[in-house]
Amino acid sequence: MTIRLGCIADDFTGATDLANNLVRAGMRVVQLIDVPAPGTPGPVDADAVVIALKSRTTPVDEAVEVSLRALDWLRSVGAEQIYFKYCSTFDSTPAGNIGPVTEALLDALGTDFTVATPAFPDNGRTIFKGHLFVGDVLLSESGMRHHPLTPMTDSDLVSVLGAQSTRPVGLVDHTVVAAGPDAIRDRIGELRKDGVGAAIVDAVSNDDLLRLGAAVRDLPLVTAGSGLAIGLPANWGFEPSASAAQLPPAGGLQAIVSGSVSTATNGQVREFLRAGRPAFSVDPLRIADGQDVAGEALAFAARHLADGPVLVYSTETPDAVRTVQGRLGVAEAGELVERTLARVAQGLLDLGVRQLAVAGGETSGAVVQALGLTGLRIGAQIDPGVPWCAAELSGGDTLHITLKSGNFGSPGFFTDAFARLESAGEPV
Ligand SMILES: Nc1ncnc2c1ncn2[C@@H]1O[C@H](COP(=O)(O)OP(=O)(O)O)[C@@H](O)[C@H]1O
Ligand SMILES: O=C(O)[C@@H](O)C(=O)COP(=O)(O)O
Repeated sequence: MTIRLGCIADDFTGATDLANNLVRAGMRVVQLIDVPAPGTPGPVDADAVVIALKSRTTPVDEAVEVSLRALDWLRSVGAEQIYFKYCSTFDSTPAGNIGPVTEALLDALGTDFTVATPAFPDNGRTIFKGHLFVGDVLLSESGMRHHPLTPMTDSDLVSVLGAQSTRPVGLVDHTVVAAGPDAIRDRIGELRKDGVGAAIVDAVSNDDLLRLGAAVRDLPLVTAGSGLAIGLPANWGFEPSASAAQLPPAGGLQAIVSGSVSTATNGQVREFLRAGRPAFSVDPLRIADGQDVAGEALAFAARHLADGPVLVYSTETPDAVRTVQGRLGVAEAGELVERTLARVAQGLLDLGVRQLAVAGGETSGAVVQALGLTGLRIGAQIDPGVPWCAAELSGGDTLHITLKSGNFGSPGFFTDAFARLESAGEPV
């Protein structure tokens, strides 16, 4: 089996987002949680492997170290091209981790240039003149300016990536992208001559990403959100496939764990509450006070699970999150909530939940690690960027799990997702 594309994703929701786009473009994809031990053979029956890391907000040296380990393993199983996946809203701080990880991967691959494009038009992320738009507004005017860990206040990606890089950062602008793969390759040649290490690439449509995909077929490394994934599989002759991978039939109880504080998730929680569905609110200040909030959440869930999906959430408005962070510290509040929600997820499985939706990238990382999941099969798409996945539990049961990126999904996601699974849950 030849692994064509080896992918390193900086968070867990991002990994399933990328895997989803690769599957839809015709590749067979295996998603691994964390880096396999050296010498572990690659999966059979896979054209691409996505390694899900939790490196988006860790200290730079840790993110670089784990990304290089992922690279080593992907090369050991023969990956022909490497894809570094980050957020479609370019979530990072002035220290990194996008720039330092990109440069470390370039050095390790012995190459001097790569592209950088978080564009994902299917989810409203477009780039023009190097500026990232989220829907109709600039990144710096979107909800991302309030993100608890990586507030994004500059929409000019050349400047954002430049501040995180030691090499000059350039731009492949839309007139070049619109002119097609040859023009893009020519521009890359010029930038390379000027010593540019990475270039932001404009893209406002899927056609732009398809053109870019063809242009970068010979680059050892590409870096992007999940959008570029629609343009790469064709380089090896894969064709888009409408039928996402089939998963085993779903069973068991249904629950949602949400630690995302993104705008879209806030809307989804409001919609769930508005529909009168059972929901338990996790208060970080009560956790910090030493109260057994996870135990209370599980007791609540036990009373309601038989009636349909139960939501356990710490999702709050930016103001409320800032208040908590002011009292506990940003990282401390994040870790406290992640630990609690991970414990809740473990308890939900003990209560018989076998269909679990998790909202938020950091939260998903904490939950998936606590559940000890090692790999995910990618199934049908629920909303752009969000597929159902299946994982085998240690007892042999199948867990259906979806990892929803904070800003993805329609307002009814927390109920629609389960309906979508029922219709996808045909025997393999
Ligand atoms: N009420 C809250 N107060 C403070 N921090 C919170 C609260 N709820 C969640 N968090 C933390 O905010 C972070 C949210 O990140 P993530 O899970 O990636 O979702 P998103 O990026 O969509 O907001 C996590 O570290 C989470 O633990
Ligand atoms: O590219 C994207 O937007 C997503 O795949 C993603 O990474 C989102 O992360 P969270 O908002 O932290 O879930």
